Amino acid sequence: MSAVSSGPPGSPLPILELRGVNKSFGPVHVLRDVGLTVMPGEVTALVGDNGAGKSTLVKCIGGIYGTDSGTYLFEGSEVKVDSPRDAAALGVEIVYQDLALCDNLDIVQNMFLGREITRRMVLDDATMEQMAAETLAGLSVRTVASVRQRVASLSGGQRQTVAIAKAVLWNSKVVVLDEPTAALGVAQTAQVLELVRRLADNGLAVLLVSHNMNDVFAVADRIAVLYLGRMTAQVRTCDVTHSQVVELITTGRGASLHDPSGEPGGIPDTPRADPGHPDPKHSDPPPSRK
Ligand SMILES: Nc1ncnc2c1ncn2[C@@H]1O[C@H](COP(=O)(O)OP(=O)(O)OP(=O)(O)O)[C@@H](O)[C@H]1O
Repeated sequence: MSAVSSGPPGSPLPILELRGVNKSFGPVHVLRDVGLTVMPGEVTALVGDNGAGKSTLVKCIGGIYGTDSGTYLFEGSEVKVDSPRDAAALGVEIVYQDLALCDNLDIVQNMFLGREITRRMVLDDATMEQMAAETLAGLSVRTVASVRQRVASLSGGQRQTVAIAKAVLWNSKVVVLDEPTAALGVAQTAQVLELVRRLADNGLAVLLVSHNMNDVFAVADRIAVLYLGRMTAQVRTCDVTHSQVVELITTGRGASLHDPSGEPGGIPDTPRADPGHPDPKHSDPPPSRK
């Protein structure tokens, strides 16, 4: 690992940063020079139309796909993430849309699946139960009656909550949520969004993949827009309107936005936290959300 990035004095350092990432599947060039900055204590929404490359980018972050080129920085140092194990070791956890919870197991068993705690070669159920309960309590989750409840008996929102709690159980620093409200009704969506916000308020970095602009504007501090495999904008939520983001998603251009680069109709990626090129956004006071 080599330290290559640091922000201006006093400014928060991005916890995760990608620079110039390319990824192809055979002749299909899916990600093109993608840059992404994820800050601790913030929700960054990753948006883009179908096929824009969001899932591919998430899988590169999670080590499921290797990148063809580009740099992956974690806490300011360049790292190699070649497997999900590498990502987990850094504290990067991904909660996929299909959740991968086992219906026939209870909440504790699901939260520790594959990472069970043992004591003298025997499962340490009491410790796991306590840790599961403490994690849920730490996230102020009160919707689950008992951690010994089978996951099959949980609602969609409760399942999502368990999957998120499972992700944060392991001292994770970055949690990537892939469409966490896609299958939920109004009340459960509100509960999950509250939990997403709480994660960030507890200091975690959250990358929220979403098609739902209401969700994005409800919880995100920043919005990163992918268009046909390119990161066309990374903006603060308080600096854009709903329709400007829709315009960026559908055309890749933000003609109605102020463009500091002077280029017509586009917004440059968020500048890197580089001593030579301090990011003015990073020295701003904490963003106020809408
Ligand atoms: N394993 C693969 N092999 C070949 N092409 C792929 C593969 N995975 C993704 N692609 C292509 O990469 C592009 C981006 O796909 P990706 O699933 O990352 O987009 P997305 O933004 O997540 O879309 P959606 O919102 O519909 O899930 C698509 O054109 C897709 O067909």
